[in-house]
Amino acid sequence: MTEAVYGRVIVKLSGEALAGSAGFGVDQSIVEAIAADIVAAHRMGVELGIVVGGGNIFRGVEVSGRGVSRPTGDTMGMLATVMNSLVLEAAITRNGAPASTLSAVPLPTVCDHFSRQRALDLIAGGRVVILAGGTGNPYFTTDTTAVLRAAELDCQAVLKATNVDGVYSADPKQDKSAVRYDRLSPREAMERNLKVMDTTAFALARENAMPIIVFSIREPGAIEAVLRGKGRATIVAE
Ligand SMILES: Nc1ncnc2c1ncn2[C@@H]1O[C@H](COP(=O)(O)OP(=O)(O)OP(=O)(O)O)[C@@H](O)[C@H]1O
Ligand SMILES: O=c1ccn([C@@H]2O[C@H](COP(=O)(O)O)[C@@H](O)[C@H]2O)c(=O)[nH]1
Repeated sequence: MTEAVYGRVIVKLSGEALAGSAGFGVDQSIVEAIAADIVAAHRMGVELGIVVGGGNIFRGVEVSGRGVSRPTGDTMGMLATVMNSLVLEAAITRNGAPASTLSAVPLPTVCDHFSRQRALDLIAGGRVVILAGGTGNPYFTTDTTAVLRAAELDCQAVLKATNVDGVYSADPKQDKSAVRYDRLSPREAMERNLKVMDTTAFALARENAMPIIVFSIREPGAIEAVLRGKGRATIVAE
């Protein structure tokens, strides 16, 4: 059996991907499939932190046009990531791996507050740690959160599990002639203004030499395949 390429990673899950064809909320069959994939990765002995987006519920920039300020809209977005995290925690536990949620937004009656040491202790205890509430600050995204947590928790890569099978020369959902990259640097991604992740996330990855692997979560077993160095993906690294 092939060994895992990485010993400790952050898996960044797209919130939008959890919604399935409904486009909003959570499709439970998709959550179960993703949880099974995460548990399979955990059984390989890989240490896992999970960051999930909130795009299936709220994105701050979208709701802020509808009568709330941008910081309030972003708070709604961060709370959306907490809801997705709790759904995932339950599904991962049900599928057989111990999981705990830490939130960067203090919610003491819901889950523990994020601290680096608490997260490291939980990982050392063999738990999958779900890092909810983004960075805890408005004007950021969960892609940036994923790279930030990967750097501070001594991870070797960010696995960006999304609804496209890699990074393209343009958004493949908008431009059918877009060309897919097997590999590119974060500098190239920024210079070409590729919107698969935000510039802050790419800049942080570049400064910290943190590889980002972009792949589709729609394929069953996709996380395990990437961890074995297989599967269809784009590697963003210098
Ligand atoms: N150059 C590009 N290459 C690949 N995908 C691109 C590109 N430009 C834009 N995209 C789009 O980026 C999106 C990434 O989506 P994803 O859902 O992972 O975003 P997110 O903001 O991290 O998560 P959430 O859905 O929770 O908001 C894809 O849906 C894809 O259509
Ligand atoms: O650090 C953060 C992370 C996220 N937000 C807000 O949450 C939503 C959902 O996150 P996505 O990465 O877009 O899925 C985001 O649009 C922001 O509004 C935040 O404010 N700070």
